[in-house]
Amino acid sequence: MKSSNSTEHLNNRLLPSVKNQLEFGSQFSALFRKSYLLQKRRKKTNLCQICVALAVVLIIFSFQLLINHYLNFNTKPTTDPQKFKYGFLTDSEVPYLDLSDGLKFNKYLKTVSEGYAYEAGRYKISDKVKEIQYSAMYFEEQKSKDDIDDLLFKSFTDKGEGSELNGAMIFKTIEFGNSTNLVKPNFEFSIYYNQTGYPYVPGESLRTTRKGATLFLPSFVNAFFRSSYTHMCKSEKGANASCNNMRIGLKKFPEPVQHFSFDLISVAQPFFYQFLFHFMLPVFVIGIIVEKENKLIAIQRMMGLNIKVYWLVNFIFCYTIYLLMVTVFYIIGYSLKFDFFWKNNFLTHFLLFILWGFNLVGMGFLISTWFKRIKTATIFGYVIILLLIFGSSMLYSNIIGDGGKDDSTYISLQLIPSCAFYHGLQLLSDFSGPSMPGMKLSDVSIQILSIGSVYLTLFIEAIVIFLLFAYFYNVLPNNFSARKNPLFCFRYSFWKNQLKKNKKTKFKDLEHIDYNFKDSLLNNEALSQSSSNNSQAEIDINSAINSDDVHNLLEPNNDLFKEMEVLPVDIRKEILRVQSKDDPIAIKSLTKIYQGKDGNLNTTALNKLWLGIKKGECFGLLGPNGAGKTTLISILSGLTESTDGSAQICGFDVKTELKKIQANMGICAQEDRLWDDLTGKETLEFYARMHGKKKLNLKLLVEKTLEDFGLLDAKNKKIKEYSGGMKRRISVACALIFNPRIIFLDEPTTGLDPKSKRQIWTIISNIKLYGGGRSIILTTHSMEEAEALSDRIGILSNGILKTIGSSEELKSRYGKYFKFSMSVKGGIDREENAVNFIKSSFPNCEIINQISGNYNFKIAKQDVILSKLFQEMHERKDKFGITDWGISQTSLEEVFLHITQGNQSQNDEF
Ligand SMILES: Nc1ncnc2c1ncn2[C@@H]1O[C@H](COP(=O)(O)OP(=O)(O)OP(=O)(O)O)[C@@H](O)[C@H]1O
Repeated sequence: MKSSNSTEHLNNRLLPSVKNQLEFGSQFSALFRKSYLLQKRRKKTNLCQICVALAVVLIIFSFQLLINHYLNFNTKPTTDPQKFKYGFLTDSEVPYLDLSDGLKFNKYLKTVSEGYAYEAGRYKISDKVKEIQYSAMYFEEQKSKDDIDDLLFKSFTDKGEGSELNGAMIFKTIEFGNSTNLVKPNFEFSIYYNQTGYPYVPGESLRTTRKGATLFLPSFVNAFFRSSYTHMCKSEKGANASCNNMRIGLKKFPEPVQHFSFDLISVAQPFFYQFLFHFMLPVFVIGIIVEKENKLIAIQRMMGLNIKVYWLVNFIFCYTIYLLMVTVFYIIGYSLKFDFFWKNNFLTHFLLFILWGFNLVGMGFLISTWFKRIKTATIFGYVIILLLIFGSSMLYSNIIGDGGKDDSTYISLQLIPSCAFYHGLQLLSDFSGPSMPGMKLSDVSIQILSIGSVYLTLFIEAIVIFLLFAYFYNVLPNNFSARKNPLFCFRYSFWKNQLKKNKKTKFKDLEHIDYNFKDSLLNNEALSQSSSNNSQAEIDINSAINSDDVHNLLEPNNDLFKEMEVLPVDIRKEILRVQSKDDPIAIKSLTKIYQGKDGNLNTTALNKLWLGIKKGECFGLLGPNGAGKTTLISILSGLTESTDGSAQICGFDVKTELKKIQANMGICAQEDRLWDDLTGKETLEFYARMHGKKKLNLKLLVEKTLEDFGLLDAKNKKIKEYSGGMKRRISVACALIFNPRIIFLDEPTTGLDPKSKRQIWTIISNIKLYGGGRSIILTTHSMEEAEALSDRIGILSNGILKTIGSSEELKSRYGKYFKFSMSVKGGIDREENAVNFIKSSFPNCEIINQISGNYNFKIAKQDVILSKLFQEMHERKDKFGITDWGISQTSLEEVFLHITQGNQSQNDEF
């Protein structure tokens, strides 16, 4: 038990001095902080998500490096290339060449005797290889080997992008005679070829040029071989010379650093980026499903959370994580100097990623409406992203990439957001490819297949996705709100209500509505007044109810009149009471039938239940497992929809007007619904903040509550580190911290040790005493608890209210007998004598049970004069060997067992 000092604190806390407000700002702030804390605690997961961006970009980059390495491209300038082929050619090795034009080697002939001569003429080898006309190089003067290398090296542009030359020839006569004394000539050709593959060919695109260059090289070399050979062997002066001595060498051009010739980055980046920007989808889906499966959304909803604020905060967090990943992606992309980032205008790609983010988060929300379980959602999430990634890129390459398709094919493909996104990536990638200038803002247009059309498509699709999400959220079953008819949005009434809501239900208005209840139930000043009025009304109704015929209060032709005939008197009275009074909680003929699935029969969880919970009353709802207690609380808190009947809380229908009172409802569900990664203090702060408590007020309130529930020492421990009992206590504390007017406690003390149990009892008792008329529904399996806390008790069985009344009433109503117990020692004879003695004293008594000398009797109350019994037992117990004896009232447990065993009827009392 608590000290009087702390009880005083508690009492102060429980006085409803602050009105509960469910304003947009409070809810937003509470949810935002909670989500922020949870995200902060999920450092590892978040880091992994963000690192994926890093990994993907680095993977492409590494692949590019590998490719470069294996293709053996230069990384250093080659200023003095080595010959890699050198040797003598025989006639048979020199291919045939029909040189109708002939080759003009006259120039070299002038100087051959002097040693070296170089020539690379403007040859026209054949029509097929016209490029040579532009690309051969001619050296007029004698040059040293180094000079030639230098000259060729300089023929490359400053950027090293390529030389206009395709080749050069160095011609050397090693030995040569004069006209009178013919000496066998020896010739040496060194042919330089340009393998960088970037000859400038006007009018041709770069790719074609590259391909052309690859094809071109052998022709060029071949042409040089043959022309040189033909000339030397058939020239005037060398007519008799043997050509066996001619040597031909091949050399690469001296060249600057080689640039990538296979640009994997520009080819593969759309696919990799597509992968990266889909990767977060399952993460978003799982995040929502975790809250859904653990019924965390449900408990927040029950305590007044505006679901629109919930989705808004969720959106902000999902989108922020997405933006973080985009930022990392940009940093790496810019640092590694990817053309995609450097060449394209920043806005052109940034806009694409921004719009895609909306689609991605929207898809996450949409998919989350289809699942209830984390496992299925995870599997489906990954399957769907694989389909979207591979499907969109394949469709793109086969349909858009091929070109030539009509507009309708293109438009239908864009109906898949991933295809539109992929198309955008591909356009930006093409614009930033080698030799391309990058996309400028002036390139953005709305024409079909242009980047502008991609932006527009993604924008429209984001809106459609969010609308679809809203639709599925409303019509698919979930565990936190009642589902709507699939055609709800096509009904006039729906739009009419929406318009009304938009006009009226601003968050501030709720406060106004709450405090203008029919009978000012939540208004403390009016409470005492209303209470005295009610007392008078109660006397009136009670006298009517206590009259001989309770049916007098109903019309005989009323349906209820007929139904009531078979009901026990206490239930009939309760029905009449509910009908005639405005209880804060009024349940009228409430029925809930769960549809049987997989061949199972339907379950009637509640069957025409009538019940009223009075102001300031703690109502104990008892019943065996499956009696319908939780179902009742679920209906009252708006989690489940009833099949028939109605229920009002403070005059508002729970089916249609629950939002108006949720700010004043505190619920402790049967299972603990808590965030494992929040601390106890943060959990309480969340609920208090959601209900408008701020700053110092909030701090003090939380501290006090933690103290009241014995959790002060564990306030900074995470919930996952709490014991079962601690979790239960914090669950109850969450339901009470914001001083709700209506409180539902579903088995609040299950699993608690006796001390903690008593602590919670004290708190509930204090709410009753000082809570200013708060009404509590308490379900429990503990008779002791029900007796200790409940003003009235109702026993439910198979969805039917079997009996109702105070614990004393129930015991006296169903307990017309005393239970007499005795223990006898000394053998069978003595036991027989003792039993005969009791039977002679109470001729109508019955033995309930007997076990090895211990006997229990049932004795009608009117047969017992307690003083006489005590005196007789005192005098004669020793004579009959009675070592111990006692007499007791019927317990509530016995009443409960009796009623729920199904043998209860109006006159069947024990
Ligand atoms: N979602 C559901 N779908 C189908 N049947 C359900 C569902 N929830 C409850 N029921 C059924 O409704 C009946 C009442 O269940 P409920 O959970 O309300 O009982 P309870 O009195 O709270 O039981 P306990 O004391 O064990 O918590 C049971 O037969 C149960 O099987």
